[in-house]
Amino acid sequence: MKLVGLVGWRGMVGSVLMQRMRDEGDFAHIEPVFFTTSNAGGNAPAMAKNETTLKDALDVTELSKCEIIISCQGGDYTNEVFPKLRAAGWNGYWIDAASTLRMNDDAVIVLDPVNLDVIKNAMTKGVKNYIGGNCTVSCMLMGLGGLFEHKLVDWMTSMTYQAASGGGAQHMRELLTQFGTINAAVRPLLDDPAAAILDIDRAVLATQHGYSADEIKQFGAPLAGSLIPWIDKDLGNGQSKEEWKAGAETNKILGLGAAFGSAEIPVDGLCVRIGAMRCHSQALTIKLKRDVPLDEINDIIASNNQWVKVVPNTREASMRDLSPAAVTGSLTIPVGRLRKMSMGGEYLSAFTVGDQLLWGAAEPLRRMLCIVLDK
Ligand SMILES: NC(=O)C1=CN([C@@H]2O[C@H](COP(=O)(O)OP(=O)(O)OC[C@H]3O[C@@H](n4cnc5c(N)ncnc54)[C@H](OP(=O)(O)O)[C@@H]3O)[C@@H](O)[C@H]2O)C=CC1
Ligand SMILES: N[C@@H](CC(=O)OP(=O)(O)O)C(=O)O
Repeated sequence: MKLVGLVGWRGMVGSVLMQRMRDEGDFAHIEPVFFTTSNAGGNAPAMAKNETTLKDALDVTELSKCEIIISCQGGDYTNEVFPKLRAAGWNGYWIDAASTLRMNDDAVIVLDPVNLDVIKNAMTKGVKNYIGGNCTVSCMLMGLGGLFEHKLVDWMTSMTYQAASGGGAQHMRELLTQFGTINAAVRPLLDDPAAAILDIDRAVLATQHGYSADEIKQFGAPLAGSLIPWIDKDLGNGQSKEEWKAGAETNKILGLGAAFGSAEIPVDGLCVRIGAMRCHSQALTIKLKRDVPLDEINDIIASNNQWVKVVPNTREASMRDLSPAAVTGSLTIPVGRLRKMSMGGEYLSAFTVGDQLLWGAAEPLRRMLCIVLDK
C-alpha cells in the first residue's frame, strides 16, 4: 500500500477532505502518515494505521518517505517545504490545495470530471505536481463544463457572490459575530411591532459604521448586511487577483492557451464577497459561438457530469434549488436561470452555486489521489 502523507488534515479544508475520504473508503487503499506543524509526537487521528503519532511537517526526511503527499496547509507551507523536498530529490506526487504552484509549467490544475485528459496526459509525461483550482473556477467549470466540452463558449463573464469561508475559518466567525452585533443592537426595536423600520435601519447602519478594528479584523470592512466588491490582491490594473484567476485558471484547466498551442477563451468579471457561509454563487453571461436552442443547451450542461443539475428557470425552482442554503454540504452543482438574453440568441445567462469546501477545495484533491492510486 502506498505511503500517503497528509498535511493540513485538521484545518477547515483538510477536515472536509478527511470526511470525504472516510465517506468514500479511501483509507482502505492507503497507508496514511499524518503530519503537523504544531504538535509533532502527538496522537494521529483514528484513521491512522501503523503510524499512530504525528510527524513534523517540516521534516523533509520524514516527508520524503511518502510516495504521495496531500497538503491543505496553505501557501506559506508550500512555499517553505515544497522546494526543499524537490531539492532533496523527492520524486513523489504532490497534491495541494494552495494556489502557490498552480500556474507553474510543471503543475496541472486538477478537476478530473472536466480535465481528466489533461491530467492523464501529464501523468504519462511524468508530471508530479497536481494542484486544486481556485474554488470559484472549479465550481463554475463543474456547472458549465458541458458548454466548454462542446466548444460553444466564445467568451464569458462571471459575477461572483463568494462566501466567507473562502477567507478561512476566522472569516466565517467574524461574519457571524457581525450579524450578532447588529441583531443585538436592534433587538428591542425588532421586538416592538410599532417601531419604525427607518429607526431600525439607522441603528443597523450606526453599528456597521461603529465596528472596532477588531470586529472587522479579517475582512477589513463590514460584511454582515453589506458586501465587499474586492477579493484577494490588487493587481494594479483595476483587476483583483481573484478575477485574474477566472481567466488564467479556467484556460489552464481546459488545456487551452499558448502552453497548449491554442487560443484562450476570455473569461473575466467581478468578484464580490457576500455574507454566505460556504457556498460560492456566480451569475454568468456567456457569449456562445452560435445560437444553440435552449433545450439543447440544457441537455449539454446536464449530461457533462453526474453532479451538475439543471434547475428549471422558474421562480419556484430557482428559489428552492439555487442558493447557498440549498447546496451547502452537497456535491451537487445546480445551474439555473438559463435563458437567452435580450442582446440576441448567442447570449446566454446562467446562475450556479457550489460548495467551495467540497468541489471548490477538497474533492478535486481526493479524486486526484484516487487517480494516482488507480482506484
Ligand atoms: N478556505 C478555503 O476556502 C480554501 C483554502 N484553500 C487552501 O487551503 C489552505 C488551508 O485553508 P484552511 O483549511 O481554511 O486553513 P485552516 O486555517 O483551517 O487550517 C490550516 C492549518 O492551521 C493549523 N491550525 C491552527 N489552529 C487550528 C485550529 N484551531 N483548528 C484547525 N487547524 C488549526 C492546522 O495546522 P497544524 O495541524 O499543523 O497545526 C491546520 O492544518 C489555504 O491556505 C489555501 O491555500 C484552497 C481552497 C479554498
Ligand atoms: N480566494 C478564495 C479562496 C481561496 O482559497 O482561493 P485560492 O485557492 O485561489 O487561493 C476566496 O476568498 O473565496
